Amino acid sequence: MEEHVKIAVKDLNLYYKDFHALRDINLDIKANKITALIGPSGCGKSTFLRTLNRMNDLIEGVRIEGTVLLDGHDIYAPDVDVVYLRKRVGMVFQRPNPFPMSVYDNVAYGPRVHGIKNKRLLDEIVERSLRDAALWDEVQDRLFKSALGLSGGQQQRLCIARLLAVEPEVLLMDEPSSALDPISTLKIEELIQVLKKDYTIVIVTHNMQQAARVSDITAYFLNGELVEWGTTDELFTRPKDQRTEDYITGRFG
Ligand SMILES: Nc1ncnc2c1ncn2[C@@H]1O[C@H](COP(=O)(O)OP(=O)(O)OP(=O)(O)O)[C@@H](O)[C@H]1O
Repeated sequence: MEEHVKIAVKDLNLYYKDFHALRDINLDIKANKITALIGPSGCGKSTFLRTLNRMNDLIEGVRIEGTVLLDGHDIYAPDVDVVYLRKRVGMVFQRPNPFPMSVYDNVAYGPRVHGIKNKRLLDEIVERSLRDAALWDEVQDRLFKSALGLSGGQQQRLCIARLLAVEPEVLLMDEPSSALDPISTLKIEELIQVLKKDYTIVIVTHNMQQAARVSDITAYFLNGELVEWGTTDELFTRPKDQRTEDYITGRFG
């Protein structure tokens, strides 16, 4: 069966003022797969991730050339509704950033912004999202307490629940477990595996073992270039480019 390309990136270049941060990137992000972006610090992984839902628009002096097609439609076209785009392509950050409000209100926030007021429906969405983020059992008796009282790992799963509540199609994760302990990291990794049934996931990780454990496809970035991408298995066992080999064998980076 032909795999559906959810996001097709073609000849993408990005400049921070005069600094050329991404160079001629071409990458297909496949539906219902986990794509890991790896590479040494400063190579452009986060910058690239942010091009996929136009988060770089918020940074002054950024210029982008090339195309990013979501289901075949250019997300940089002038008529694109960026708020709707970011609902379809949601993002989780390095440090969990729950809002200073209750667990319930964190998850209900997005649906409310999108106009849902019915209490029963909101209850349903909150429960479903928390279940899907593997957090319900731990928070069901503290839904109306502050989210800031949760552990770091719980907060990160809450941030994932908050995303799921607006029914995104693509989840962008920028080192989602780098601030977490090993057990919380494992929970996030297990969760990501489950979520790929319903979502397309792109994850930035510093940690090569994590990329090897969780992803189907890995892309290796270096100095703003996409050196190589392919199935995770192939990239880690039979890299095509010497630079990839140097990195994964620890000779560099
Ligand atoms: N807002 C910005 N203005 C100017 N330069 C930036 C900005 N953000 C990132 N850069 C530069 O772009 C390059 C890529 O940065 P980016 O954060 O995307 O890399 P990264 O691979 O995600 O790094 P890390 O793993 O350390 O987070 C770096 O040289 C960085 O200094």
